[in-house]
Amino acid sequence: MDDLDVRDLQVHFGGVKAIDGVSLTLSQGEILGLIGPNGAGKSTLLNAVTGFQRPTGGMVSLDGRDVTGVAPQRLARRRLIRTFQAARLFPALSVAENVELGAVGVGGSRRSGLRTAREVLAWLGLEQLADRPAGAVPHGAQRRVCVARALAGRPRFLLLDEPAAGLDEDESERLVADARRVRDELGCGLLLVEHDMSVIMRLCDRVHVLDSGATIAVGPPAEIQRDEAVVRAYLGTSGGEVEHARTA
Ligand SMILES: Nc1ncnc2c1ncn2[C@@H]1O[C@H](COP(=O)(O)OP(=O)(O)OP(=O)(O)O)[C@@H](O)[C@H]1O
Repeated sequence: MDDLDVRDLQVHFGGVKAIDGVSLTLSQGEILGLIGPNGAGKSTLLNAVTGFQRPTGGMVSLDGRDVTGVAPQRLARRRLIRTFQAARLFPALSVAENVELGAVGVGGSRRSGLRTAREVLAWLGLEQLADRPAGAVPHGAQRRVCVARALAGRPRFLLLDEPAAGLDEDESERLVADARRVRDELGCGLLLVEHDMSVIMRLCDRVHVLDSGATIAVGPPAEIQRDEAVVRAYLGTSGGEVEHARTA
């Protein structure tokens, strides 16, 4: 019962069927990758699941309860929390204050929020950044602060939108290690929208592949890399990331 369940989800924009009948389940303690070529519908799916986009049809349920169309903040209080593609930090606030907002956003007091922020920053090994203005820390660290802010909300399900975008190799490696700890030590279910195939292949227990708003494959990373429909979908568009990951 402790899962996030998406059933026959549809999101249509006029005639554009951005999501057209997608079903998936994310369990606690699992890392699920969501991949697909540009325009496949990944962001739309993430937005629909987290209350940022009202679905045209289908259902999203959390622990067996229907939460379709429920507002993002209410979902966050039920411990379904997301991050965004671009780091959306308040640059003039300190790193700790930014992270504190993640705790206050799910109903914590400022006092307990600050305590939680410091705990989470220490857990991630970022305590030395706590008092610096968020805008003054490097891009890679800002991305980790976004994860820290999400963790301050004590998620049970954490949805990460392109967490490796703009990270160098060492930073991606750290992201992979952080995400594993979030799963293993916090028991969180993680859904990862990501273009970096090497991150997907190293990290995910299962991979869900979208193309043109529909599911074309679901399975463990090694199977997905060999899946003909997946390879075709990638080769047909932006040119073979899956093929590349297979040979890398
Ligand atoms: N607000 C909107 N209005 C109209 N069409 C939209 C809207 N948002 C997305 N779309 C369309 O829905 C389809 C899916 O877009 P989406 O951004 O979800 O894909 P994606 O897989 O996240 O792509 P990318 O990897 O490039 O971020 C695309 O055809 C896109 O043009």
